[in-house]
Amino acid sequence: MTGNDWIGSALHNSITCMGHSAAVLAAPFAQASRRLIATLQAGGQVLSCGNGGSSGDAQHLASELVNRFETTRRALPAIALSTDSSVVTAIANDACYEQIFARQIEALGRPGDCLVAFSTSGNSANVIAAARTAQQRGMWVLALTGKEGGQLAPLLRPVDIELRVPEQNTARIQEVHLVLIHALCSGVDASFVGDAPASVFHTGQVLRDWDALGEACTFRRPLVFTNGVFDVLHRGHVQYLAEARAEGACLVVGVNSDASVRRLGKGADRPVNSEEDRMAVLAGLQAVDFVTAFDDDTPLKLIQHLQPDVLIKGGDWPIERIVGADWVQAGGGRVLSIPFRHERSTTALLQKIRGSQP
Ligand SMILES: O=C(CO)[C@@H](O)[C@H](O)[C@H](O)[C@H](O)COP(=O)(O)O
Ligand SMILES: [Zn+2]
Repeated sequence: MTGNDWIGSALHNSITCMGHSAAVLAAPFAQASRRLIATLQAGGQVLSCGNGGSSGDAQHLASELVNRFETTRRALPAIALSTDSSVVTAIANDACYEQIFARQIEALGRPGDCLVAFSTSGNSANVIAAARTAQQRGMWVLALTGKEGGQLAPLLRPVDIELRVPEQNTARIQEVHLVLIHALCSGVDASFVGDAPASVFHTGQVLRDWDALGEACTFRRPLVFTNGVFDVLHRGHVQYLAEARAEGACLVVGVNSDASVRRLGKGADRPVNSEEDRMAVLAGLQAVDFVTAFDDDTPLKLIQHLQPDVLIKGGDWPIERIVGADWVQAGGGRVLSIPFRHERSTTALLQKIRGSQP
């Protein structure tokens, strides 16, 4: 073959592979793009890894997230785990090569983050170890693979996503991976253009629409749920919510609507603060990811809708009295009653305020 034949055949094969991939990957790609954007919007970071050419792909993705792709927008947090030669050689030398990515994920990965794992065969031991560690840390995995998906594919949970190029040749698979990287970055650019610079403070989001909330939480597992009135927020609440958040990757707080509070019979003047205000204050706490409202007497329907992995109430609630406890436990979830470290009561606080009035 001449030089012309080589390039002609490589381009022809690449184009054919791109065509097959377009058909197979359209749906999972759309899902991956949505979820990657949601991860970044929620303050999550992207860790990426791969070997050889795939290490280059991992770096390519990280560079375009940190810097930009085609549009000017704020910097986004991404780290390619093959780039720090001191860290990589130390782990490979002192532990083993298989751990070079996993160890860094232990150090850097946070619940809700995304690991983008590149392996054309799906069989690189260090990429597989990375995916396992990411899963243990409450991250979700976006696997870019090829061939039959190797040993990586069966490890993926429903919350993870695989973009498997329907091709056997490593180089062709990598060529499609590069197109996927660029397409993912286009979506990210479009979603963040005009966005305010990253705030150093994390704040939660008020989401009244339970379907939108469910969608936003799908990949943020383990999902922690708690509920209450939270009328006049005090130190006990803040500490309790921080401890609840530490039990998983995402904390949703369900707030009794004003009508629901009135039915609780806490007093004619309760709630003191409207549900809008109560939700806004909770969303301002670092521990809280999402706040929503429920109108029933109990949050059972909301719990059934969100299917949390961890259901939590304050220590004044014994587990057997926690609404939805049976339901969460039956689905394999945990139910916790967190003792208040700072005993404060909104009712007592209000009495004190009233008593001190001139
Ligand atoms: O770039 C290429 C081939 O095009 C090579 O460097 C290739 O990435 C290496 O052989 C990798 O070790 C292959 O790993 P994987 O894709 O099977 O996980
Ligand atoms: Zn290559």
